[in-house]
Amino acid sequence: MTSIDFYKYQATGNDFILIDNRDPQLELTKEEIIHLCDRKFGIGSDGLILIQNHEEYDFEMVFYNPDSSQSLCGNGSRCAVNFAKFLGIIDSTTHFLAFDGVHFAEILDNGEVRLKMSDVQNVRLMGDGIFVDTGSPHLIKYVINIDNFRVYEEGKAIRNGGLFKAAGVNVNFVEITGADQIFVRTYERGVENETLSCGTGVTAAALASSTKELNSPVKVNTKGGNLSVEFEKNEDMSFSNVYLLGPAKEVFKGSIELDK
Ligand SMILES: N[C@@H](CCC[C@H](N)C(=O)O)C(=O)O
Repeated sequence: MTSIDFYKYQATGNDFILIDNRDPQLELTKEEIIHLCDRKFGIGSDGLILIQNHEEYDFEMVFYNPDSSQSLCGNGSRCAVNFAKFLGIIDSTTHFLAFDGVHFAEILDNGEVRLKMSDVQNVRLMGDGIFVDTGSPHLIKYVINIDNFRVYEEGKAIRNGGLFKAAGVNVNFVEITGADQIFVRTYERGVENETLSCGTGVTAAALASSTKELNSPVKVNTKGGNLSVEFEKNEDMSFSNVYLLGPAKEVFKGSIELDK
């Protein structure tokens, strides 16, 4: 048996298991990742994050969805930054490696994390939706009366539909609620359910909304709390200096036994 120490964090209700995997370095199997993220038989979370040493950057963040697939996680990255500060790896700014490349982030005086996202090449019309890749693939659909929208049913059907069947997609339902303000609800691939917030999804929704005359910074409300997205829109419809800003907090810590 191996005992694993972990920390549980949440960022606007998107919750993650964080493990300091610098020394000794654990190798987790696919089955172990699925077990740890299981809300009935394990710890339970929307994902698992390993913080590892890296030769060139402050640390490497290795993210897994609850089904053990990998991608970029915006909310998880913000948790990882606060966890790296807690571990004494960084002070208030950092460059770290994640699934889609190197990210800069800063921790503000109020503890919120401002994460620089990768530049986004374009937003693409796809049927009655807009496709945006913010390190993870996202489809944006505009709806009205979002509170009563059937996110699980509609999101699941699109995620498993013809176009996206192979690689999957995260499906974000968006309502414009004010000047430069949106409400976003996301069906996440890899979780295969609606989560309370999705950082790369919120970012994709804000960029897509610039085609509907919303300007930076876009205020984003989710079921799990509030975020803000800053960006520069270029003439060719690419985006640079994209930042995701919001809270990321430790919830509890513990240890769990694995048969290894
Ligand atoms: N919750 C995340 C997104 C995690 C990755 C996503 N489920 C995928 O596989 O594309 C976020 O905050 O960005």
